[in-house]
Amino acid sequence: MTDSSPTPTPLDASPTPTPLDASPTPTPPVTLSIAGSDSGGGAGLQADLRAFAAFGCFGTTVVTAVTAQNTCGVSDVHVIPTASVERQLAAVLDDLPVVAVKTGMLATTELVGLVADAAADGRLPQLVVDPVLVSATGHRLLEPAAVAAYVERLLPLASVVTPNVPEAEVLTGRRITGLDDARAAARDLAGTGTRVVVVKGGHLDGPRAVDVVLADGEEHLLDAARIDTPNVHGTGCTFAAATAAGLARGDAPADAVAAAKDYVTTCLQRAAGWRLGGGPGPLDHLGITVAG
Ligand SMILES: Nc1ncnc2c1ncn2[C@@H]1O[C@H](COP(=O)(O)OP(=O)(O)O)[C@@H](O)[C@H]1O
Ligand SMILES: Cc1ncc(COP(=O)(O)OP(=O)(O)O)c(N)n1
Repeated sequence: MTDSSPTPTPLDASPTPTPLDASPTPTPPVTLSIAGSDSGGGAGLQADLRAFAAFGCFGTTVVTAVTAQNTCGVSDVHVIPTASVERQLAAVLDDLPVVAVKTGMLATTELVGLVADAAADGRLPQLVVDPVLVSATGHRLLEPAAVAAYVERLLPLASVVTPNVPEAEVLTGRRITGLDDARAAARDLAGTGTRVVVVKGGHLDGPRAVDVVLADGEEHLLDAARIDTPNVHGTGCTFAAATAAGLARGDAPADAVAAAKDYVTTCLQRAAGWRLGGGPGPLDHLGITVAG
């Protein structure tokens, strides 16, 4: 008599998990994000900390604003009092050896001025400025009067500035519909004194996502296939934080922005099939380690 019952499936056929590695590691470089909190976790400080970690950096934070936000929109913004932001900054900088800084949502003219003062005093090394003006869902994240403070006070002190197309339009007063306009805007912004300008092309049309980089007068492009995905919430924060992390671990600026582009492209690809929230979902930053 033969046994016709099916071979029983083992309950868990996955490979034996790797044991956690507890061997000591070298002290990591310290990065700082001066930015807003996104309660939905996709952008702002939450994205920045994950990007810092992927590059092996120890992330610290100065919270400028608390947003009530999810993938569908922003329903409230609470700007942190300037004195508290100032004390957070002092608490971090007085104790920890910060080697690169990223700014995101700064919300008000007063906070842009506070950050510019700290930069002018030489307290914010390798400063990457992501001039966050409006969320992808259309909510203003910077008061209109603060745009002039960015141009006049903060951009001249930045190592890298990373506007998207709508931000570059506001900062330069130029209409940007294609790469030539983006190139011209990058030249305008370099005129403020920023060493490296990246005009990101996520908002332009076409099968490629192309960013224009102007680094110490030399222009080049960061070019990747455009990923067909609704999940693009936090791409700008991720790109700028990854750039700061690259600088922190010793990359030259041109290498830092190239590594940031590869990283954000990978995060977008991995999350392309995610279904998180009813609006543009977040990227997949999870479990990625970017080799140095
Ligand atoms: N659908 C996409 N596919 C591939 N890359 C993208 C896509 N959308 C944005 N990017 C890239 O993500 C980075 C952030 O760009 P962008 O979306 O323009 O910034 P922001 O989030 O500030 O609006 C850039 O490198 C851009 O080229
Ligand atoms: C708190 C907070 N900071 C920044 C943003 C904007 O994020 P960003 O990655 O520039 O772009 P979108 O995801 O809005 O396209 C935010 N939404 N919240």
